[in-house]
Amino acid sequence: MTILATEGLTKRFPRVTALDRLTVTAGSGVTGLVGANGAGKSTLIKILLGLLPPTEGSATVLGLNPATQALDIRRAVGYMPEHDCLPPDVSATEFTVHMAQMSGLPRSAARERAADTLRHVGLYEERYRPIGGYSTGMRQRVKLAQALVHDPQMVFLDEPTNGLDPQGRDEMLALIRRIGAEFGISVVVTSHLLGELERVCDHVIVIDGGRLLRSSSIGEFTQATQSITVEVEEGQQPLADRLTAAGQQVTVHGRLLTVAVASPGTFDIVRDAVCDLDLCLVRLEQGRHRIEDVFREEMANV
Ligand SMILES: Nc1ncnc2c1ncn2[C@@H]1O[C@H](COP(=O)(O)OP(=O)(O)OP(=O)(O)O)[C@@H](O)[C@H]1O
Repeated sequence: MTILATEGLTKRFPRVTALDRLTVTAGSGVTGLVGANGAGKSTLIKILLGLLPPTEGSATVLGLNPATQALDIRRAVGYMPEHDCLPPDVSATEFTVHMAQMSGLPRSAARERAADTLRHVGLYEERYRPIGGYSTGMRQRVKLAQALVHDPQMVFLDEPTNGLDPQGRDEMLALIRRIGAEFGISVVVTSHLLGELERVCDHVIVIDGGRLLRSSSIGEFTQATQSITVEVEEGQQPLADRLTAAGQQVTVHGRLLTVAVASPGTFDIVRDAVCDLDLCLVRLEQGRHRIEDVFREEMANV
């Protein structure tokens, strides 16, 4: 199911073209929107929510037109903005209940939904304290809760891991995965950190300078390469020499050897060489592209 589609979408500000004839589609699941700062990610989300008009082109979100059906879109979609926009002097509970009521829920249902949602995002006793005293991680959770409280079909999460420490990032990424997998809510999540998206997304859209660089499933990004990575505790050079003598193409990088897969027999040749030399094998795995490497290669070709 297509959850969003754009066709020649362009947004020109007086000094900069934030989106440049962007044509892209995304389906259900978790979609990562990647690009450096200023690539146009937030502008795209704002246009899709009907908060900004495009200069040219068109878009749909859940089959709705942001230019004419923005209210319907906002009813069906949750939005976690990038920048902090929380009132400091109310509690997470009060704020989330208020946001649920703004989305049309009656007060009692809003209270119930807010309690459930705050629990899902991992805010417990703290939810009764004023937001002003919260850590960055807690504030991000409140922003996420208000995006989910009206039970949307999809959510836009703009840089949800911004400002978080490594543990906070891991927890936020796990939450995003759960939103997509357990709650069945489609997610569009932006980040300038590719490694993060690799862990949670089904599909990745890469934009740069407002233009589409690539849109593909995570599997296509990280598909297996034709190489094997071999890690041995010591004896890398003798192993490399033995494999080279056996006609394999080998490169040594410190403790690791990369062996090009010339035929299905390459794995057996590596295994036998390690055994013959009586080496301690730590790892033998098929190489995979890392999304960051793909991105770097594509940037170099632009
Ligand atoms: N209201 C505005 N007026 C003028 N220029 C703008 C406006 N909003 C965004 N821009 C410019 O458009 C470009 C894209 O900005 P956008 O915020 O969409 O990027 P981004 O990919 O979300 O990056 P970031 O993560 O830094 O916000 C930038 O050059 C930005 O300065």
